[in-house]
Formats: sequence, structure tokens, C-alpha cells
Amino acid sequence: MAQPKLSEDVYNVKNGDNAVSKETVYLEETFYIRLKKKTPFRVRLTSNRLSLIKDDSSKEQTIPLQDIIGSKCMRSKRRRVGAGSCVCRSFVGKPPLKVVDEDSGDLDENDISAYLYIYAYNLKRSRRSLKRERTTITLQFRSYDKYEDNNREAQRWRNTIKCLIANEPITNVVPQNDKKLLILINPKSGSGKAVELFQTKVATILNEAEIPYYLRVTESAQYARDYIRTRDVYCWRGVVAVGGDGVLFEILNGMFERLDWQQALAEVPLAIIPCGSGNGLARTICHHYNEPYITHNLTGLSMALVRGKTANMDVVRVETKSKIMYSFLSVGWGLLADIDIESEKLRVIGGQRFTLWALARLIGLRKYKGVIHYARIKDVSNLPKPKLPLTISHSVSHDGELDSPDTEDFVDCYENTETLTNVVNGKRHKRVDSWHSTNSRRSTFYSTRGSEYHSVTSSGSEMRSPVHACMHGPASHLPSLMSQLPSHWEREEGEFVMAYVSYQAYIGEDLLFAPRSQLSDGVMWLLIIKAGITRSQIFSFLMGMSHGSHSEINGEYIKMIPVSAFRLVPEGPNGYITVDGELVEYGPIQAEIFPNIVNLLVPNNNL
Ligand SMILES: Nc1ncnc2c1ncn2[C@@H]1O[C@H](COP(=O)(O)OP(=O)(O)OP(=O)(O)O)[C@@H](O)[C@H]1O
Repeated sequence: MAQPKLSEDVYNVKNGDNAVSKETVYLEETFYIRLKKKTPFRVRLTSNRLSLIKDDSSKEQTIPLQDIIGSKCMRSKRRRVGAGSCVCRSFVGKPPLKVVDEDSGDLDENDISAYLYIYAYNLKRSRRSLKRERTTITLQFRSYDKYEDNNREAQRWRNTIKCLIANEPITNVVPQNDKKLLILINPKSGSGKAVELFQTKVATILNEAEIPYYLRVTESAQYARDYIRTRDVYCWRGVVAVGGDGVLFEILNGMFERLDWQQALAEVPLAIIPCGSGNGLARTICHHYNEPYITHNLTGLSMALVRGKTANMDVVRVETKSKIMYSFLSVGWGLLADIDIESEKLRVIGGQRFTLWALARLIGLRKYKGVIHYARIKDVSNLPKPKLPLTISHSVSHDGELDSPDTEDFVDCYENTETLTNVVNGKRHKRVDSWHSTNSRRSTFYSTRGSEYHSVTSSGSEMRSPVHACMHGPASHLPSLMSQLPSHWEREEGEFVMAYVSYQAYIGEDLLFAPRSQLSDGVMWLLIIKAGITRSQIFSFLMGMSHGSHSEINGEYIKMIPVSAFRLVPEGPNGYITVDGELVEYGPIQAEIFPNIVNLLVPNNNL
């Protein structure tokens, strides 16, 4: 019998591509799989993965560390007197294991085992799809005849896993970060399911990872903005927008209404959980980090909240006649802005509203007069090659699904007759095998101690910023909106179907607008479509956006230009202009990009 060990052994690991890498082994021990008596598995925790290897090496399951979100120690739950004697209920073998927190008053004192639950969301690739699948590994520690000794072993595994996840040195103490995530949910975003989606998909993952959060449901438009402007944001480990791009737009602008905007944006990362109808930024983040994006499947971005990895993002300072605002996604005028705003009445059908309204608008195609000025970025050759969408559109995923039909019931292994002994501190202890249940895909819903849920009046954290709203932010390099522009700027004048500027790859879940765009590259992509284009050309252009092929088009009517600043001066009083999908005043508007201003929580995938 191999002894459990906490070691610094290095061993060779064969990767999928047959390359061999060296990894430090932190823990290794033998467990027995339930129901298959006498089938020992080595469970090995290394710097990169958790491996479950059948002793004869005929089978191995590997979970990359980046897919593990947390682990918890539990005890078995006391069974009610008479439970299980009900004639209507019969179990094959033992009844399923029920566990409770270690400090629960409902625990079974007779079971001296400590149970370690390890939660992972494995990235599974197949030829047709990429998806995350929830896996729970359960290790039962019962080598010793006292719970305290078994628990010590389980805690050792838990602490090591937690330290590795947090990328911190391995100690006997679990890494502590008591700061909560601030969750701001827009209950009206998309088809109105944001609260439910958060509770069923995101809260589960936060609870498994033991990440505390403070939740507020917005009461009205501008609520999130006012909240961020007037609170002590430094007590949060991050601010999460649960909704569409509009909530994040409010949070961002709330940040810029603070005198300490620079420090706040540097120290408090922002994040998005997509429950809106457009979800351009969420889709973009998944695109850049090779994370599967499936509508209402929030696993990948929920994992980003847990792992705490950040990336920089550009922001664009936008100026209209009466307002200054900060944007992370887009400025639109003409066709796409019309679709965005006029399809509001179809909000209840979710993202489909854009497709339906696009067809309507194509039939009644409008033209707009105006002038578009822009500062072209001459050399974009250093930008990476365009990236194509990662997933196949019809992929399916089980991730985040609770209680999936193929759930395996846990059966404890008391019937297992294998008995092993080991020696600890010179004393012989009775050692019984432990077991694991791989691929159990079993879900549990815990409430994390310290998390709070509020949906009504605000209270709490101290005020740090003045209550009055006033925009701060980086100093503009542009002349004022009515002043003359530098001579090197180019211009297009006449009738247009639309102008649309985006600084993100995706402007909606299925609209890959700027395939060469990066989160932080200092580039805005200006699309101009001139009047005179046929409906069928526009239609094929819009269709091309679903896989990004449109951006190669640069013809008589359609242009895609990388710019660092632009000014749009529409003629006449009627039309829509949108910033990040939000309606702003119609009239002259100008914008410039500032790189690396925002910190975003992003997936932890190896790229
Ligand atoms: N409680 C609320 N009641 C009404 N409106 C709200 C509330 N909270 C936020 N809003 C507003 O709802 C608007 C739309 O929000 P959001 O962007 O989250 O959803 P969406 O429009 O469905 O998604 P997307 O922007 O991705 O298309 C925003 O202008 C926001 O200010």
C-alpha cells in the first residue's frame, strides 16, 4: 500500500499532443472506486492537474487544474429514524450519500469519514462541439478510526487544491480573500430571466467555489450607475453586471463619475454575465479566451468570477452636444442602431428580436445624410490575424445544468471488504479503503456563508464619492465638438445606410463585427455603408457577420476602416444614435479610444 504523501516529486506527463512535460506532484494516494471492489486508483494532484489512474494504468481520468473551481470538506448527514424503512422506496445497494457541512448540527456522529468534494467544469472537445461538463469527484477519507484524523487528511487535500487554484504557495492554511463580489442584476434585461439565471447557474458555481457575494437587483434604469458612483467600491473583489451590455455601460459610467475613477478602475475589476439580448462583450470575451459561448449557459464566465484572472480593456470617450460618456462596445447610426432601438418592443423574445427587425428594416430601407470624419490608423499590420468563431453554432452543452438525467447516485462503500493498514506516528491504525466516484455530475446548491441578497432599498457601504454626477476620466485629445478637426483626418459625405463603430470583435451573440479586434489594442473599427447598395448586398453582408467574412469586403458601398477617433455629423433631426446599444441624443457625436483603462475578469484558459 502506497502511503499518502505531500511531496515535491516531479514526474513526466504525456499531454494530448504526446509532448512530455514535467509536473510537481503535491499529493498522491490510493482510493478504491465504489462498486468495483479491488479496483485501486491512484489519485494524484500535481501543479497542473488532478489525475485518477487505475493501478494497472489501463484507465486514466485527468482534470486540468484550470477546470477545478473549488473543494469542500463534508460529513455524512444523520439519517432520520425510520428513514429508508418506507415500503414505497427501495434502493439498489446502499441509499445515496447525504452530506452536510462540518459544522452542521445534523451530522452523523457514527460516521468517522471525512468527504472531500472537488468541483470541476471540464472543457470537452468533440468534432462538432466544445462544451463544459460538470464533474464532482468525491473522495472519502476513512483510513483512521477517528473523524479528526480523517478530516485532517481531507483538509490537507482541500488546502492544497485551494492554494493551487489561487496560484499561491502551498501551506496548511486556505488562502483567504474575504472581499465579496458585488453582483448587480438587471431583472429587465433580455427576456427578463436574469435573476433566475443567476440563481440557477451562477450562484451554484460561486457557492461551490466559496466565493462570497453581495447581490443587488436594480430597481430602475441608472440604478447601477448611481450605486457605483456613491459606494466604497474598494470593499469588493470585483463588480459583476448580470444582464446585457447596458448594465455594464451603467457600471462603467458610474466609475467615471467618481473622482477616484483611475484607482477604482485599476483596483476593482469588472465582469459580465450575459443575460441580455445583445451580449456583445460577453461573446467577445469568450471568443478571445476559447471559451464556448452558448446562450444562457453561463458556466465559462461564472468560472472567470471564481478564478480572478484579469485582462485590460480599452474604453472609448464619447462626446455628444450635451454629454460625455464612456463606452466599451460600439457607437451606431442608421440601420443597426434602428434595429437595436426599434426592436425593443420585441424584447420578450430575446436575441431573436434583432433578426426579425433586421428583415423588417431591410424591406423599408432608410437613408441618412451626414458627414463622417475619422483619424485612420495607417498600420494595423501588427494586429493578430482575424480569429474565426470557435464553436459550431449548434453545439450543445450540459454545463451548469443541475441534476442532469445521467446523474449517478452515490453509494457509500461500507460494504467494501478491502481493509488496509498503515502506520502513523508509530501506531497501527485500522485503514479501510477510500473511494471516489468519477463523472458523478451531481449537483448541490449551497448557500455560501457571508453572501447576501438584497433587492430593495440601498444601504451599507460608506460613501466615497460626491453624490452629484460629474464625468471624470482621461483628458481628451480632440477639439471640441463644434471646432475644426486636424487636416490629416479623412471624411465621407453624402447619403448612408449606416455607420457603425465597434472596438470589440462581437457586437452581438451572432455578430462577429471586427474579427481582428482585441480587447486592448487601441483600435476602433468603423464600418460605413453608403446609400445605393442593394438590399441583397446588405443581406449577404449581414449574413457574413455571423462568421466574420464581411470584414474582408471593401468595395464601392462598404468600407471597414481602423480608426483611433471619429466624428459623425448627421443632417436633419430624425434618427437614432446608440452607444453600447443605449439611445443617446441625436446630433453630432465624436469619440476617441483610450487603451488599457479597464480591468476585466476573464476565463483562465490556456491559450
Ligand atoms: N430595474 C430596471 N428596470 C428597468 N430598466 C432597467 C432596470 N435596470 C436596468 N435597466 C435598464 O435596462 C436597459 C437594458 O439593459 P441591458 O442592456 O441589461 O439589457 P438588454 O438591452 O436586453 O441587453 P443588451 O444591451 O445586451 O442588448 C438599460 O438601459 C438599463 O439602464
